[in-house]
Amino acid sequence: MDILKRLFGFMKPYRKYFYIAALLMFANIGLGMINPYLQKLLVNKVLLGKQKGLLIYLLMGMLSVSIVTSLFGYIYSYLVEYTSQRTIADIRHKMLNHLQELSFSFYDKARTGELMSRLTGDLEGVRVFIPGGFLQFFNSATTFIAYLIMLFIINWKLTLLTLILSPFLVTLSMRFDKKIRSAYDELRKQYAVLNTTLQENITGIRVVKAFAQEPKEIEKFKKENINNMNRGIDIGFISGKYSPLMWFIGDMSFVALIWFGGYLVVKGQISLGSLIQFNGYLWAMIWPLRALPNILNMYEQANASGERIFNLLNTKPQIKNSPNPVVPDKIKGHVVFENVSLKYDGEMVLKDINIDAPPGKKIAIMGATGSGKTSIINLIGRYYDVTKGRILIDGYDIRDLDLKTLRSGIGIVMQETFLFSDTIRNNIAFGKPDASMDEIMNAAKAAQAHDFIMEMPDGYDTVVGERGVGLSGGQKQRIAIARAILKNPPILILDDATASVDMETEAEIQRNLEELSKGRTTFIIAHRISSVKDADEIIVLENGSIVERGTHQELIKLKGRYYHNFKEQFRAMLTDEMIEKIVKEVSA
Ligand SMILES: Nc1ncnc2c1ncn2[C@@H]1O[C@H](COP(=O)(O)OP(=O)(O)OP(=O)(O)O)[C@@H](O)[C@H]1O
Repeated sequence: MDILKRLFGFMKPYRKYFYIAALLMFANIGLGMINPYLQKLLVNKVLLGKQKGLLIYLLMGMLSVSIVTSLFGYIYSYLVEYTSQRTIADIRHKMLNHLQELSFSFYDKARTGELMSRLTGDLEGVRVFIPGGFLQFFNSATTFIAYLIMLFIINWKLTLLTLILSPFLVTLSMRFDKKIRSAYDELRKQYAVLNTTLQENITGIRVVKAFAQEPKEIEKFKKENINNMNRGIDIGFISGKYSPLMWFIGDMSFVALIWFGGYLVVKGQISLGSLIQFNGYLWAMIWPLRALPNILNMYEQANASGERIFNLLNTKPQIKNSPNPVVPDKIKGHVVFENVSLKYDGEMVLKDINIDAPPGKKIAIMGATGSGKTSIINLIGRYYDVTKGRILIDGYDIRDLDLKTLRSGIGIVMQETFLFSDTIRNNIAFGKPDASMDEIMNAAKAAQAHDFIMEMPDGYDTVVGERGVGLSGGQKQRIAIARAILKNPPILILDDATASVDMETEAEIQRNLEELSKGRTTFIIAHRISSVKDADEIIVLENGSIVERGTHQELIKLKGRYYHNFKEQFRAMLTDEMIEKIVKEVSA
């Protein structure tokens, strides 16, 4: 009930349409009583009483009732659909807004397919009930009660007899409800699994093909598809078992009606016209009982789907804006790490990190895979919050800074480049949608992307496929660099940003970045010595701790891990003597 209440909360702005629809619905219940009454008059007065003159009036009356009922029905359907579509659009909007707010840690664990099924299947489950199924329930209940009263008025004995089986109908409905509820829950769960399998298969199709694992993937999908099919069949089976039984009980009422009703007419206790009227009302009254399982289905679906939707909406973002955030006029970019530690799922991945990076300083971070490089830079934009210590920007603890201001001061090129299926121009201008074409081109030039973009069929208007398919890894990276540069941020972060570009292009980008990083705080994660050697400070990480730090010269002199790395990288080109000579020169 609580879930329904919350779902109806979303319908509030469209309440008036809902009320009009409800009014029309009740009006149609009332109108529905007229025609059986007119049929009674037709039989009693025209057919048996030979009052032929009445015929035309009765027919006109029936026709008018039918026209008005149809018109009301049309408006009712329109209003119900309008209300439900608007309500669902609002919920969908809220869900997407919420998804935008959720932190990286949520997406670390979330499964895309499952999230997609929240925004599609579950919303559909809610749509059919809000308010359509809900009104249908009241329609059925009111119709049942109103027509029952009418039946009692016509003949109470006939009513009792024809409805003698209805308690069975209700018991059956309740049993059906219990079974179908869990069956629907299973189906929804399985649908989410199927969605995830499908989504992972499509996203990972290149890996699948590269490893020739298509049969395994087909088998995996087949298994989930069959599971899904079986859950659907379960529902069909349950409905198939109960529905005919319910129909049978309904039909028995008519057998009773013909038998006892006929007897009463022959005995002269009721008129033939009244029997016809009774029959009309009984038909109208039985359908709500028969429709009950379907309405219960809709209710169960909406309830289960609503629960999952609210579970998502109730997930709290781990990173939240401070209640009274500091909004500085401008971020200058002085980044300070003070004894920072970070834990992911109970495991300490950064330990006691101290960094001082004033504007204009270039900090390079090196270290083996998994040593914590990305984790360090993820903390600067508060994608995760520190477990211990603090990070200051321009003297403010970043947890006190307005999140939007903080992030707008950071230009980041992530390890995995993501491009949207949009034009190259819009991909570059992603962080600054109002950028002029000149600005976009200058950023692309600085990122060494301009030339290859111009060679593409539509230049900057070329639409790149999903995730930038159609571009090489290096081209994608250069577009991502241009995107970060265009933002003109005081803090620039490059996470392995030049890993996929060749040495020559990298050197070119480096030269441009040299120019660009003037006055900016730059963090650069790289594996190549050539990318980091000019940094003001190189930090070498090992298992989450800083084990060496200094300039290129200082670290070469130290002859520690950095030196070792340097030797490894140049071994193919330089002899040991040449390396020793460089060390001597550096140390001199
Ligand atoms: N979202 C996460 N949840 C849990 N553990 C994580 C998460 N991200 C990283 N880790 C773990 O934290 C450690 C540091 O990871 P991080 O990505 O910072 O390393 P890295 O030095 O950037 O590695 P690489 O060079 O491979 O990118 C690793 O042990 C990794 O498994």
